[in-house]
Amino acid sequence: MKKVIESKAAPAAVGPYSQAILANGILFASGQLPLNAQTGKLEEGDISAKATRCLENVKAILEEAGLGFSDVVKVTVYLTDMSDFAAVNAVYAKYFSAPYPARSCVAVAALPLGGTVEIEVTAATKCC
Ligand SMILES: CC(=[NH2+])C(=O)[O-]
Repeated sequence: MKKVIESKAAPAAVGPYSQAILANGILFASGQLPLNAQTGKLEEGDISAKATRCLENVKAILEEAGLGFSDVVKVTVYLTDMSDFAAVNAVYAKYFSAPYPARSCVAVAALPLGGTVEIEVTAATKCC
C-alpha cells in the first residue's frame, strides 16, 4: 500500500517521479532542487539561497504528509561543488536540530536542470 504525496507549495516533478511516496509509515521524498514552485525556475542567488529553497521545498512536502523536520530520519545532500559544504551546513542547521537525522553528503558531476544542490529526505511517521 502506498500513497502519493503532492504539494502545490513544492515544485512539480521535472521527470517521471512523484514528489514523495508514503509507504508503511515511511515518507520517501524525491530529491529537491532549488526550484521555485511558482515559476518552475531555479532560485537566483548564492548557494545559501539555493539550499534554503531546497529545504523550503522539503518542508512543503513534509507538511503535506503531516510531518516536519523532526520526523526526518535520513538525508542525502548532493553538491556539484564540495566547497559549498560549509555554507550548506549553515543553512541546514537552521532547519534541523539535535538529534540530527543520519546524513550523507556527496559531490556529483552534475544535477538536473543545472542545479548545484539537491536535498533528499526520508521521514518516519512513527517511531520504531
Ligand atoms: C530532480 C529529481 N529528483 C530527479 O529525479 O530528477
